[in-house]
Amino acid sequence: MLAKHSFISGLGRLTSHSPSSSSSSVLRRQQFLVRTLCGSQISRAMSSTSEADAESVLRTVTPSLDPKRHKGQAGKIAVIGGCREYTGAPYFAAISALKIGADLSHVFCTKDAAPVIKSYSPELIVHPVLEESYSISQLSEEDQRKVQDKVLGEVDKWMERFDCLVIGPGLGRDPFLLECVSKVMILAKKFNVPFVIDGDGLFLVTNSIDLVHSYPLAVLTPNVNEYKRLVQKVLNCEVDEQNAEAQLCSLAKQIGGVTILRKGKSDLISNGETVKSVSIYGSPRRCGGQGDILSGGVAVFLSWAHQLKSDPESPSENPAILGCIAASGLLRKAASLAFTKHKRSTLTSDIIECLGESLEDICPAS
Ligand SMILES: NC(=O)C1=CN([C@@H]2O[C@H](COP(=O)(O)OP(=O)(O)OC[C@H]3O[C@@H](n4cnc5c(N)ncnc54)[C@H](OP(=O)(O)O)[C@@H]3O)[C@@H](O)[C@H]2O)[C@@H](O)CC1
Ligand SMILES: Nc1ncnc2c1ncn2[C@@H]1O[C@H](COP(=O)(O)OP(=O)(O)OP(=O)(O)O)[C@@H](O)[C@H]1O
Ligand SMILES: [Mg+2]
Repeated sequence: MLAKHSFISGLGRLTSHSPSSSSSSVLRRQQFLVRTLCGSQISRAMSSTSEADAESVLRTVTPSLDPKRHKGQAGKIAVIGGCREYTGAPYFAAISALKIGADLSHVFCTKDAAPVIKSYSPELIVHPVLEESYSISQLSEEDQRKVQDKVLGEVDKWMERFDCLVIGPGLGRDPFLLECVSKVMILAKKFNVPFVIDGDGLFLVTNSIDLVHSYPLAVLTPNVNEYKRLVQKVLNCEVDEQNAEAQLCSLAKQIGGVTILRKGKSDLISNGETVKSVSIYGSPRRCGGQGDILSGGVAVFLSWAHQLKSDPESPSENPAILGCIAASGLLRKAASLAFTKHKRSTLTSDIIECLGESLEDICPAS
């Protein structure tokens, strides 16, 4: 409390002694810090922000290929996403999870999207269960509720088996579908299943923050637009690039300690306690779909990091933070490798093809 008091009164002195001509943006920043952060958070955020050693984290969390392990033990992931417009995003997330090393990857999508996603890959287990408004608009309210219950029932019977969900890639913004997905999130919380919220899942959550508030197993992976919307909604202010780490820390804290991976030139990760950055590798190509690879990767590495917790020599760092660091480091390395091969024509599929080689380079399979 003393530290908080002296920090804030220090800021007060600083602002009152500032010449009136001093930059108003500096003043606004200082006021923002005083308003939105408690002192201990500020000092922790400032002192603990550091570049993570992503390669070392990757080596720590990636399990060895033990012949005694059976199918499923290296991870069962489910992606909730895929609608009429978007079939690429859920595919990218789900196939990336497999390419990184998960054993099983499911996709829960709409009926229209399912045959398309299945045709991309026989490796994925695709459930055509989600419904959009256009397919139920003729039904009575009661029948619409029955449809919703059926959708939930379909997901419910699988839920306990999943190590992590990825909610949102290519989900779309149909209101009926999003209502069903919000119930899926409530179900996941009931079973303590971790989830990664990305894409349109962030659209849903930003408008109903209670869905994730104080759920320690939630990871949000916003891009630049998604982050802006979250900051505006939750902190009631604009994104402050000058105090990016402190603001991210404050945002995570405000949402009850969820983990946030803010994507960008450097990826920034915080759970409201600590802030880490990942800046290694990367590519100048900004083709769509790289965030989807990342969300699938976070799900896998987070699951592996959770498994490590039973090991007495496991790292003390939070599994969600470790998962984010590992996924970010690997995606950025794969993107860099794909770029050396394909230059301007680098596509997300090329990056996915480089995931295995990139991971192998950091932690060889044998
Ligand atoms: N190959 C694929 O299948 C890929 C599919 N992808 C999937 O696309 C979805 C959207 O993700 P994204 O990254 O385009 O979202 P983002 O940067 O917030 O938006 C950019 C601008 O577009 C607008 N906007 C978006 N959706 C809108 C909507 N339904 N209706 C109206 N406006 C909408 C948005 O407007 P705003 O929300 O700011 O009002 C902003 O101005 C998501 O499911 C993602 O997973 C990607 O993963 C890439 C590969
Ligand atoms: N300006 C940048 N410079 C270098 N790397 C970046 C930059 N912006 C994003 N990245 C990398 O690309 C990854 C995906 O971020 P991006 O902002 O493209 O996500 P997204 O918009 O959600 O992608 P998607 O098209 O899949 O929805 C990030 O994790 C980061 O590592
Ligand atoms: Mg995205």
